[in-house]
Amino acid sequence: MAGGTVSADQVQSQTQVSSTTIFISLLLPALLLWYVYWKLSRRHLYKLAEKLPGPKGLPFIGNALDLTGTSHIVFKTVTEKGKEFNQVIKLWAGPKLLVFLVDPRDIELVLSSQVYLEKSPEYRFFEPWLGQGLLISSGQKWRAHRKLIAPTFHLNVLKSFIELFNDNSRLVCKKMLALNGKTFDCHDYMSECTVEILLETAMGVSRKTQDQSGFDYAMAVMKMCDILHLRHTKLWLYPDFLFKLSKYSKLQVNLLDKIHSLTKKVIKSKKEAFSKGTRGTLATPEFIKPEEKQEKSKEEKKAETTVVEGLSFGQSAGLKDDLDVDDGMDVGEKKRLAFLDLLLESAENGAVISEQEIKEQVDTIMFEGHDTTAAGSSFFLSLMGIHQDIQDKVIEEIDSIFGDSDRPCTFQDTLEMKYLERCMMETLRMYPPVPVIARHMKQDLKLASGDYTVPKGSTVIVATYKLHRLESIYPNPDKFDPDNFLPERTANRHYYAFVPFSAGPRSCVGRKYAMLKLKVILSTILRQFRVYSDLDEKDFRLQADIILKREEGFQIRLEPRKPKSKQAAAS
Ligand code: HEM
Repeated sequence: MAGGTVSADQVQSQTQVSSTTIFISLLLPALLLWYVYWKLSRRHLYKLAEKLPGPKGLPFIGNALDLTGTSHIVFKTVTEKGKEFNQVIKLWAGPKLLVFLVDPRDIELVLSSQVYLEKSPEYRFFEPWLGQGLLISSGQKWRAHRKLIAPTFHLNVLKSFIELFNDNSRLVCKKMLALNGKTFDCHDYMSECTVEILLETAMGVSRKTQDQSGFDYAMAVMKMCDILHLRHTKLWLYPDFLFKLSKYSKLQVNLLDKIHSLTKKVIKSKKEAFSKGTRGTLATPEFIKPEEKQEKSKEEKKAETTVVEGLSFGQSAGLKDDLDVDDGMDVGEKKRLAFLDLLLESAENGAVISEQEIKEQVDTIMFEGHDTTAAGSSFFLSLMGIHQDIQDKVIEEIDSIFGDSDRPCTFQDTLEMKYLERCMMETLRMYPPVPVIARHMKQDLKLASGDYTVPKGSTVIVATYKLHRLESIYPNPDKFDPDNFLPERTANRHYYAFVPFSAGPRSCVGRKYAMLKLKVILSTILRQFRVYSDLDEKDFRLQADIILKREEGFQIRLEPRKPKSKQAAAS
């Protein structure tokens, strides 16, 4: 077309320019309006947050820069910054308000409450993995499933697992013996062992029907935790659409494939056994070995009355929860089933739980049940290697229980392992495998420790690691001192000053399972070996990838040993 006439392309591009201009001129005010509304709707949050102590942050990103660097650096920065503050610390992770609590009186308000039961939004990153399993679900669903699952970890069920705990402990000792005194990372061994134990006990899948996927599973879980931790600490990985563009998204898909394939296999195998009529006889009290049914001994009765020692199972003195229901009940009164048996049986009876929900709960128990105990036992072995004098005392106690016999450990034996239990509690105090617990605040919370109110809409973080190292509660808090758990010392301590398993309605359902299993594994290892460590506690490079671990790995050395009586006989 010639002269002053306008081409169709020009008309089209002018139309496009003007529609883009209109769009932008509408979008900008809309965004501005939304921002003003958003700020106004958060006035209450800002007003209360203003009064909370915490390190200064930058505009918009707040304290997000403190969450950069490797896992170890993030852990170090946050714990160092925390030292400048006392009972409550505020951090801004971009627009998110995080309030760390360290005073047991405040922690009690959160953990014992029926109001603050909802997990913080950060737990949603677990969803592709654990779905709406017990760890992250809330409301009616959580309540119903908790009620169903908690009794499957009842003491009577646990007693029937002792033989399997023994078998697996002996197996891991055999593998460790083959290392011939070489330095190795005991976490790898503890992870594999705890996965195998879970499969055989809570899941009731016989070793004969398994393949060697336990180790691969544990390693995949470890890498998944790295990814989740990255999402918790790196703001740019928060939104799903940005995460999906990152290299971690593809890695996550591959890892979940491995993880879920094991849990699917477990359910399939258990269902096949069910259809052939093999049901959960394992956990019924009738099958508890005759020696466990004996009249309670004097020692056992004594252990039941001293709450912290013997039967405390990692709980503070005086704290009771749904896991303590009926503990005094005599064996044989009530039929109880192990975890997966009960879930499948409930589903068959058309009640409370769907197939998908069973899968989510299996994934949850497999994760919560192995990684925590693997970390706890690895810290314990490292500490034994470092504190030889304390190891001497543990060994003395074990030798006094077992003499030079190589018989398996019984439930009664575990009640007598009082010093070992104190060492385990002290390990969980100094190195709690779950170093923080987060809750979403649906209502304001007036704190007990001072004139502060945690606002609705914020995330409260129970800072277990810091709580357990408060000098006002534990004199010389950085010293490994099992006597911190002598009954006379715990008697006057606040119940919520020791919460490695959390406490209250959402406490750990596996607490008793974990303590019993750890006593059997650790005593079996220490009956056969002496532990050495070339590193000291000051060399620990802690990192909190969901579960507290050592960046450098848990390097120890084991040397075979004989009970003292056998040594004396030989000399
Ligand atoms: C030393 C070992 C363990 C430690 C230190 C530990 C610690 C914890 C903590 C602190 C919580 C609360 C987490 C939160 O609120 O975010 C928790 C919850 C949970 N734990 Fe454990 N745990 C251990 C072992 C186990 C075992 C062996 C199992 C199962 C076999 C288990 C199953 C669970 C489940 C299902 C929950 C969620 C409970 C709920 O929300 O109702 N844990 N654990």
